[in-house]
Amino acid sequence: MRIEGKAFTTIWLGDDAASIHVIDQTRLPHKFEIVTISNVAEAARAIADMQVRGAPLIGVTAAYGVALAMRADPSDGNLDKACAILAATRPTAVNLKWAIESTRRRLSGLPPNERGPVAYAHAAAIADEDVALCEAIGEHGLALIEAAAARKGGERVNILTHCNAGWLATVDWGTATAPIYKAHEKGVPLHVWVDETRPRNQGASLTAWELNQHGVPHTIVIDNAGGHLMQHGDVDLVIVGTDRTTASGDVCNKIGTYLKALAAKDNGVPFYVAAPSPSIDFTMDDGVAETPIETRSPQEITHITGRAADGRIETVCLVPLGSAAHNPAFDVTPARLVTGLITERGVIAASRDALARAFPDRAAKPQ
Ligand SMILES: CSC[C@H]1O[C@H](OP(=O)(O)O)[C@H](O)[C@@H]1O
Repeated sequence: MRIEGKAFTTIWLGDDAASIHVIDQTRLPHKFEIVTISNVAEAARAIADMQVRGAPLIGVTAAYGVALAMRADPSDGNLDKACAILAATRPTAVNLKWAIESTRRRLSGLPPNERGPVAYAHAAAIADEDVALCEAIGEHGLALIEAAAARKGGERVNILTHCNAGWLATVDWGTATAPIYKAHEKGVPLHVWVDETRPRNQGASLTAWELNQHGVPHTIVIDNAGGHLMQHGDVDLVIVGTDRTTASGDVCNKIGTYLKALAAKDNGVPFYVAAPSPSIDFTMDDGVAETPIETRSPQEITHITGRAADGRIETVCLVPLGSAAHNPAFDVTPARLVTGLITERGVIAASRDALARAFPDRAAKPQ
């Protein structure tokens, strides 16, 4: 995507063709800072601290993290160690596990001295595939937005999204935002309700920043406003991302997504999930019972970081000292609440049969 006219993806190789550069998403929207990652420990820290975040992007970052490790020491022991370090960073997005295991399978049969260059090429291939998958999701989702516009006779389409499933969460385009960017570029009149997405405010800080960069009309709302907006006909469709969609169509996404899906169902608002196939876990069935839900630090709830009037970035405490806080980072929306999955192979029902038909190659041999 473009930032002030300059083309950007969220991850790229350093001039030394070894280190990697990423955008530090913990500094947005107030500072645009680039971080250089030079070893697997730094890659793991960037994922754990959410300098890079979003299911597809943490997968790509982990793949490059393995490449950095192989450049330093391509032994079997270091390959196992690097994969373990990266896999331990965040448990929920299946893209992370998929990218690490895909990279391990690609490297383990090679002589150690060949692993470095192959690891970088494999990480780049995962990154390139992500761009293509997200753009395809954009095309398939565009048709949904155009159909909504046709129903509204040219009035603007109001789309609600939760968290950031934008180009910042992927290598480019985003998943939930790809249809929005495609429709905006095509001149389809639209407006986006941006859930702030407490506690880390990925919506208010990241999605709003992205949409501002691209001139997409949008309004930030508190997470609890979505049901009210839907009750009053102010939402034409919901498009969110996913961190792990199960073989039966259950969708794990940022905490609060489930509540949006319930409100959408109650108000007859179409609820779509942008789901690139690396985020589909064909080894899992019951998302509510089986998905590992990351619990993050209570400090993400009790404290907030922002820009003071004098421009300083500061963190302040929001709650009484001594109060406990519980911070589950994701929830699971049962398939019955999902209108459709926008995949790179088309818009399909959130069901086992539809997923198996769309991805026979994956459903046949769950990895
Ligand atoms: C394109 S998938 C993005 C997905 O990942 C986000 O989680 P986090 O910000 O914690 O990495 C959120 O669930 C998004 O929908």
